[in-house]
Amino acid sequence: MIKLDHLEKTFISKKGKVEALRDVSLEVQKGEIYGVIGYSGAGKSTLIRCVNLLERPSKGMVLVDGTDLTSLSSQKLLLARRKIGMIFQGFNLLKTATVYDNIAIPLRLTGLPKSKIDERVKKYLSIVGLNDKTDAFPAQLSGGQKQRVAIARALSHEPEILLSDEATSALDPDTTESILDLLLKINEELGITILLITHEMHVIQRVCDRVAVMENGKIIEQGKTVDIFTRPKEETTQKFVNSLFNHQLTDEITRTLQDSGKIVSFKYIGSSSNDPALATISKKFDVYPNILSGNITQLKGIPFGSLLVHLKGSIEETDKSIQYLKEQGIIIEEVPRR
Ligand SMILES: Nc1ncnc2c1ncn2[C@@H]1O[C@H](COP(=O)(O)OP(=O)(O)OP(=O)(O)O)[C@@H](O)[C@H]1O
Repeated sequence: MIKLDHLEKTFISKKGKVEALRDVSLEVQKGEIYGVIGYSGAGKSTLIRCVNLLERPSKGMVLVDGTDLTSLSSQKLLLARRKIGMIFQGFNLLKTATVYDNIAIPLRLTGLPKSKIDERVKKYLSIVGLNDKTDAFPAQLSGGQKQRVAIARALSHEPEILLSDEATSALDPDTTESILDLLLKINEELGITILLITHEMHVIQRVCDRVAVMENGKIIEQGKTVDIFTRPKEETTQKFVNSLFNHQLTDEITRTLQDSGKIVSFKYIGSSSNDPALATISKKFDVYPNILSGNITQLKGIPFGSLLVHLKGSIEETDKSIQYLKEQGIIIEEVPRR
């Protein structure tokens, strides 16, 4: 549905050249929620703004439904953009217009008849749960309600794709949850494909089917959310995944424990548990597993857990037990010595 093909974007400013996108390729399938995560400055905003050509790439193609948007005339681009809605961190509402008009004004510009506009405004305000706020002004709304109006405005053009530029970053945790639930509903019930950017792993974990991790203008890792979460390869991805779990061991405790064995982290998905595995290795090898901490969260509704375990024993025995667990298909990672 969306294909970014070898995108490059270089900004030339007074301070010099910035390569915001370096050979970025990704594909978003119809009907999925695709997330791009990265730290500040990684290039996420530039990437998402290239999808509707708010930013023109310096090189590469932006294909939406097989059409390269970079090759379209401005008239055709205008039409192609109608398929693509967008929401922003700062909501971008007209302060002097009511909720109704915030949605109706852009529709009037498309030449839609008044009765149709009225129908659409009411329909999409109802979908976002705000039909009692039609006459309110943005200043009278909470952040979450403002984002709902922005979502209704984007949906009122009946797009096939919704781009979300850090849509929950300015919201408190509870409101973030409710907006993420709304994105899931829009995706499931209206079949809208969603591409979102975020710096919060929690957002990816809650709603995304697939994810790309960005660093320094490049995609360093991409795949199904479940694969990236359970077997992150790159250091930055590992940091993002670990940010979901609050395994806090001081360096001193870590060193003390590592003097008498190894510390490993287990990841598990679904209803499986690692308890039998720990019992097995304590029988099979001369090691004594001791659970230091455990955390469980959800990956798009599926339980996803992590356990931090001290394997007390000699280097040889702990190595053998780790190898054995890997052979059993258990996702296990050794915490490096500190
Ligand atoms: N218009 C611009 N002119 C010059 N440099 C820019 C411009 N827009 C972005 N950049 C630079 O491109 C790089 C990527 O910026 P971008 O905003 O895409 O990153 P980001 O991952 O979205 O970060 P953030 O979350 O902080 O917005 C940064 O180094 C930024 O300073």
